Amino acid sequence: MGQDRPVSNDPTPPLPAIVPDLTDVRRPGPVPVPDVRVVEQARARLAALAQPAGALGRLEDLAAWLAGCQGTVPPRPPQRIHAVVFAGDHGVAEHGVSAYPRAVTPAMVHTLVTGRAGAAVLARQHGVALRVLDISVDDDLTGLPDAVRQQVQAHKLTRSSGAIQLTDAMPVPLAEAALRLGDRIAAQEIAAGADLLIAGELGIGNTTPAAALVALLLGLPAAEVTGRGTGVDDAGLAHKQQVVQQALDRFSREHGDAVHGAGPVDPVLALAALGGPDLAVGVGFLLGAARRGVPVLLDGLISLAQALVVQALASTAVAWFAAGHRSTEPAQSLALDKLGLVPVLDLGMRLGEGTGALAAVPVLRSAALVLGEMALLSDLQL
Ligand SMILES: Cc1cc2ncn([C@H]3O[C@H](COP(=O)(O)O)[C@@H](O)[C@H]3O)c2cc1C
Ligand SMILES: O=C(O)c1cccnc1
Repeated sequence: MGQDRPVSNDPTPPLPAIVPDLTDVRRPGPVPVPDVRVVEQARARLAALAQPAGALGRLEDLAAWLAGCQGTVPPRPPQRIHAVVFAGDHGVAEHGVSAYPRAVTPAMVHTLVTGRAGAAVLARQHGVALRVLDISVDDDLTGLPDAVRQQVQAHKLTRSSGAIQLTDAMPVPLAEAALRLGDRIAAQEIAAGADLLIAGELGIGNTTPAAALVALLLGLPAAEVTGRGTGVDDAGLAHKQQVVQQALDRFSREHGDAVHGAGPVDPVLALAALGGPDLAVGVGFLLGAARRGVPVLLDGLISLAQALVVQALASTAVAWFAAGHRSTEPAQSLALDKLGLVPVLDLGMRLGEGTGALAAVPVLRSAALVLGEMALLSDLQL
């Protein structure tokens, strides 16, 4: 299908536009969308493949999306996928919102680094480069070998965020710095050759700020967004719901009446008040991928809450995102709907770390391959 693209006599291909680092996080500049003409070309080729019309189902949507992102038909199966797990602790974890203690956060950083966490296993299986970054973990991680610890802490911003039902998670300038940092980390991964990015997360308690962010941005009450996270029981769920509602009420009291659909919420303020530094770095990372035209597979609740914030910062950025899976968290499904994303997998997963996105990688690769390698109906000897 390449013959349909404009032909130039100039033998020197144009240099890719250099995207400057994010300066004003509230004005990330126009984020271009994937190439619509290429998507149409991909659709035309899909319609011509040796199959009953539409028989590849959602694989066709994925193939067309990837073609548009890469600007070429057929798309290349992504082979240089980079996943970055952003780890951080959350003050709210001290308030009975998780089924597990805070000590799990540093322990799981260790398990990720040693390649035995769920995300590490799946990343290895699919040849994905996985990095873990301590953005705001409380623990000093002194159990790690020095060289490894330096890498993991290379971008550490702070320690645990504030308990969001009582106080803002962090000051606005820290949220801004975190967004810029995430954008820069995405730029680094892309400069290192990444052709698809995944943002993972780790941090006991982080489903509470993520649910609060979804509630705030969608104008929904806590009762509709709050899920069991790591598996709190019924009493735990009722309590967690109260904590999320307290956080929303506090936001509305302290930051004006922007809650419940009264007006567009300032996404940076939302992150500062109800998110956390680790969540904000992930937002910057997703935005940084979109600003540079690199596709992203989204993961579970935290990832979808981050994508909602990205949408509030730059609505066109979402065009670079595909949803890896549907998690069991209600707020994740609500965010998927709001963003118009249909997840690749629906396996009842609720682990986080990036595992839902990683599990979807082979399906995405298959989508690219069938578009490139299948015969056309016109090739059949009828
Ligand atoms: C052993 C273990 C490994 C994990 N890996 C990811 N998470 C996931 O669960 C946590 C969020 O759920 P909540 O808000 O209920 O605490 C985060 O660490 C998230 O990454 C884990 C949780 C545990 C316990
Ligand atoms: O939806 C998720 O990704 C999720 C759910 C529970 C715990 N951690 C993450």
